[in-house]
Parts: sequence; C-alpha cells; structure tokens
Amino acid sequence: MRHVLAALGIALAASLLVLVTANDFYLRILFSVCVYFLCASGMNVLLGFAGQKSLGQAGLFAAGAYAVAMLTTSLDMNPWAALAAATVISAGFGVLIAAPSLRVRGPSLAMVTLAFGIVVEKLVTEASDLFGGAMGIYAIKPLTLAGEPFTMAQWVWFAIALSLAVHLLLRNVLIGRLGRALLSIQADEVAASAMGVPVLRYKVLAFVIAATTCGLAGALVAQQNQYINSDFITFNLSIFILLTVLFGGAGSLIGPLLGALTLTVLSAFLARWAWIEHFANGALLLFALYVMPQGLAGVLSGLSRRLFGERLSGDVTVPLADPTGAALPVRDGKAARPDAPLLVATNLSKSYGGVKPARDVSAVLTAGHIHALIGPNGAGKSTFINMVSGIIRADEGRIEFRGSDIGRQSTHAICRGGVARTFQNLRLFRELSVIDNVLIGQHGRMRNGFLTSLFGLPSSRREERSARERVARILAFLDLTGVAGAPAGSLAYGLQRRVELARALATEPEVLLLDEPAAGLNPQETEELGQLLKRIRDQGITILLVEHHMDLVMAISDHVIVLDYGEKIAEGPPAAMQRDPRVIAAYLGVDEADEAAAQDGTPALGLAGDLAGSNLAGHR
Ligand SMILES: Nc1ncnc2c1ncn2[C@@H]1O[C@H](COP(=O)(O)OP(=O)(O)OP(=O)(O)O)[C@@H](O)[C@H]1O
Repeated sequence: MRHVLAALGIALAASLLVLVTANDFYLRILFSVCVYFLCASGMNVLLGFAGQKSLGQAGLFAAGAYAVAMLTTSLDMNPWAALAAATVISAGFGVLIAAPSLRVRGPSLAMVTLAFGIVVEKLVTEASDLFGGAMGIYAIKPLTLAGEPFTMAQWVWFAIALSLAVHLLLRNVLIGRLGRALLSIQADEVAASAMGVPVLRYKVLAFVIAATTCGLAGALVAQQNQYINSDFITFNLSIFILLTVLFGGAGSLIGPLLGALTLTVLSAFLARWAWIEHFANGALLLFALYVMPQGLAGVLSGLSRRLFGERLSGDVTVPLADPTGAALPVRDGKAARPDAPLLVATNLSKSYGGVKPARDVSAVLTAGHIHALIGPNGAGKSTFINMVSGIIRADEGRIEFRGSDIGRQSTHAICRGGVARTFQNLRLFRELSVIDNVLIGQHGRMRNGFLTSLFGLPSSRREERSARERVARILAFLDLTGVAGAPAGSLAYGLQRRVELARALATEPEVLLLDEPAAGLNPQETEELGQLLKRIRDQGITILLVEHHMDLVMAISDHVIVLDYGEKIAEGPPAAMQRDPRVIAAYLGVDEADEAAAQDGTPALGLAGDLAGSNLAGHR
C-alpha cells in the first residue's frame, strides 16, 4: 500500500503543478516526462527484468505514432479508438521484434533490434507516399473531451493518469510470479526453464510489454502534436529510451520515473544547443554504465539504507509466513504406487560427432526409492540427466514418465509434469534472495496468469500467499529459514547447494534428479546431505542421484546403475555393485583390477571416500 500511496501522491503533486503553471513550455516538459516514462516503463520490463537488450525502441514508437496518424487521417477513425488500436498494433510489432530474441542473445540481439530500428527509420523517411517522409502526416485527430480537442493542461493530466495506471499495472506484474520469472530468465535461461519457466513465451511477453508502452507513447505524441514526420524517429530516440532506463536504474520500480524526470528536464534545457545535448547523452550513458550500474535508484537506495537503515519503497520485501509444519508440500493427484515404475528410459542414445556419451542406455526409476547413477568421469551421467530433464534431446530412445512419452517435451513442461533437477555446477539465481530463488521453483505450481497478475485480482494475491506458505515449509524442512532474505550468491557453498535443492523441491516433484549434490561439501555436510535425502525420499519423492562420493551412494541408495563410456555396464543393489568385477574394472581400469584381485581375493569398490577426487575416478 505504501508504494501505491506514494505513486498516487506523486501523480497528484504533478497534476497540481499543472494548475499552478500556465507556462506552455513547462507543461510540454511535463508531458514529455510522461511520454518518456511510458517508454522507459516497458523498456524496464524488457531490459531490467528480462535482461533483453533492445536498441530498436524508436521503431516501436513509430509504429504507434504512424498507426494513429493513418487511422485518424486515412480511415477517419475516432481519436480514442485510434489510440487504443495504435497501442494494439504496436504490441503486434513487439511480437515481430521478439522473434529474433528466441534465436540470438546478448550483443547479437542488440544488433538485430538495432537493425529493426534502422529499417523503420528508413521506411518512414523513404516511403514518402505512405508515410509522408520529411513532410510527415498532418491533421492527425487529437483526443477530445465533450467534442473539444484537449487543451495542453488536459494533455498533461491525461498523460499523468496513463503513466500512473501503467506503473501500477506493471508493478502488479513485476512484484509477483511473472516478475520473478523474468528475473530468472535474465540470470540463467537454462536454470529458469528447468524450474518450469516458459522462457521463450516470457521473452516474447517482455518485448510485447515494451512495444505496447512505447507505441502508446508514440501515439500520444502524434495526437498531441497533430502531426508526425520522420524527424521524430531517429536512432537517438532509441538510445534516449535505453539511457532513461539505465540512468534511472534498470530493474527498479522507481527507476523509469527517476530516469525520465532527470533526462527529460536536462534535455529540455539543453535543447537549444543540440551538439551539447548529444554529447551530454553520450557522457551520461558512460557515467551510468561505469559509475552507477544500478542507476539513480541504486544510489538513492544505498543512501536511504545508510541514513534510515531501510530500503527504498521501490524495493519489495515480503516477510515469510510462519511454516505450518516441517513436511514438504506435495502436488494434488494420485501418488504413484510404491515400487511401481515411475520413470522409464529405454535405449537412449546421444552423440556429439565422434563422442557418444549415451549408447542404448535403459533405466527404470521405481517410485519411492533412491537410485544412484555412478560411473567414472565422462561416463555420461550428466548427459543422462540432461536428456531426462529435456535440456538436451536424445538422438534415439524413449523416455516415459507415469506412462506418457516426455522425450519431446520442453524442459519447463517436464518440470511442471513432476521431474525436477539440480545442476552439477550450481546454477542459482545469485543476485536474488533465497526466498525468491525458491519461489521461482513454485512458478509452475502457481495458477495466476498474466491478466490476473496485471490487474492484481484477489486470485493472484491468494496464489502468492499460498506459494509463500509452501516455500516457508520447504525452507523449514531444509533448515534455511534463517537465511531466507539473503542473496543466494552470498551464502557459504554448502548452503547454496541446499538452496538449489530447496528450489528443485519447490516444483513439488515426483522425481528429483540430483547431479552431484555432494560436490564441494565437507564430510560432515555430506553426511547431513545423506540424512536429508533419506527424509526427502520418505516424503514420497523418488530420487536419482549422480554422485562420485561412494560412501554416500552406498549408505543411502536402494538401487545403483553404473555407466561407463556411455553404456550401462551393471545395475542392482549397492552391495552387489560394490563387488561387481565390471564395475571395479571400469573404476580401476582392467589391469589394476586384476592386480587388486590377485593381491586381495575380494576387491570392493568405494568406502574410500570421494572417487572423483582420487586419480582412480578419471582413469582415462
Ligand atoms: N555438448 C557436448 N559436446 C561435446 N561433447 C560433450 C558435450 N556434452 C558432453 N560431452 C562429452 O560427453 C561425455 C560425457 O559427459 P558427461 O558430462 O555426461 O559425463 P559425466 O559422467 O557426467 O562426467 P563427470 O563425472 O565428469 O561429470 C564427455 O566425454 C563429455 O566431454
């Protein structure tokens, strides 16, 4: 509520300012602040949350401006209807510009969006039959009230009201399920999809949001000026919008306001010296990137923390609900019968050129058991987990979960279906708090979609509350409640491993795939992990554990599968695997195994600790 009241207060103060100033110059500055605020708000979703760099926003501004121009002049459409239609048309262009983002990332994406901006700029300049070129399109119908065109004061009030509405709506989206999902995409797309986040769909959504607000701003400018020409649509405009977000603070809720206010006022006063304005924009961009990477919002937030010991109202912290018990939340529906085959992989093969990390591998994970997948370095264990979790596609073979083929499903769909995983090299969202990391695991379990979140409907608040309660239970189960608010990347390594486990458990899986969860843990932590995995199994979750710590594998597994050179060479109870000559040969190498057998009639694998750490693990 504090944030909403503050936003209302700012909007009210700006509206009152309109009453006390009759100066057209100041009113136009205020109008421009709102226009750039609208552009920056959407761009903040795209850049600050989803982490997608776009240099083509001028093209989207043009889409809105020229759409409203053509609709009101050529088609004689009502100006209000034309404003709405132009916004929708811009959203369509958002899908267009999003398409490349599904294939390219980082600098390549920036180049593609830059090309989009340049194409639109050239189009509106050169295709003068359609867009009027430098002459532009005149007699665009302005918005009207009771049949009369808006006065300048009314334009400003309307722009303030729109800005307030856009801010509050986007805030609803960003502080909940969708905002967290976008942040996870920015941090690590693979980990995000493995937590049930539909990465491609959300990237398109972020582009559409940015295009919608930018197109709306373009349409407003065209209607207020009653004309639009190619001079409006320049590369500088794209840079200015980007700068507004970076300078204000990308990823902060108040960043767009701070950026739009500062830069619009500055550029209004520098406007008469065009060369200084461009120089100042370039210098500010460098300044923002090097000196205050979190923008003005970051600087103010740091100051406020130092002065008042609390965070700025733009940051959102919600306390954890009290855990209602130390049991893990489980998904509704019929639990699999104990011992029934739950996940069945049949003849999986994968090759990378000459390297074949999986050759006809078959495995059955039975419900309620801890299965271990072991083998020397490079045997294909991670490849197996990657195939089952959908991160890579098997070249051949079939993967069934609960009787359905999941071999062609996307990573996020597999996770939502009930198969979760952790990673060999931790893939936490390091900048986000522990609770946000684990809440992202709940993404696929929450039911509030874009529109319910956008309008902050009661159902979306209910979902958020219930997700937080479930996360509180998971944190309590893993003894992480005390560090819930800390950034995940700031924790000790052992705790980070546990947070990754908590995040995977938050997807409420039936099968949990753990890729070397004990890597980097000390002996005491490894022992505690073993106890924890048994408690998780006792909650009805089936586990597949890839591990090099033989002590751990032998102590907790019900069933062991052994891979070597991408082939399954043995499987069975742990004690039998320890004495299986093929397994011993795989770990020790054939000659050494014969030698060991000659010296000591009953060689047994393991109980020597960490095979990965010993030179035996990597015999090749
Ligand atoms: N994307 C890839 N391109 C080429 N080769 C790959 C790729 N991914 C894995 N490999 C190779 O496949 C083999 C099996 O790799 P994988 O990571 O599955 O083994 P692992 O049993 O998990 O090993 P470790 O215990 O060291 O983690 C290795 O030789 C690896 O170099």
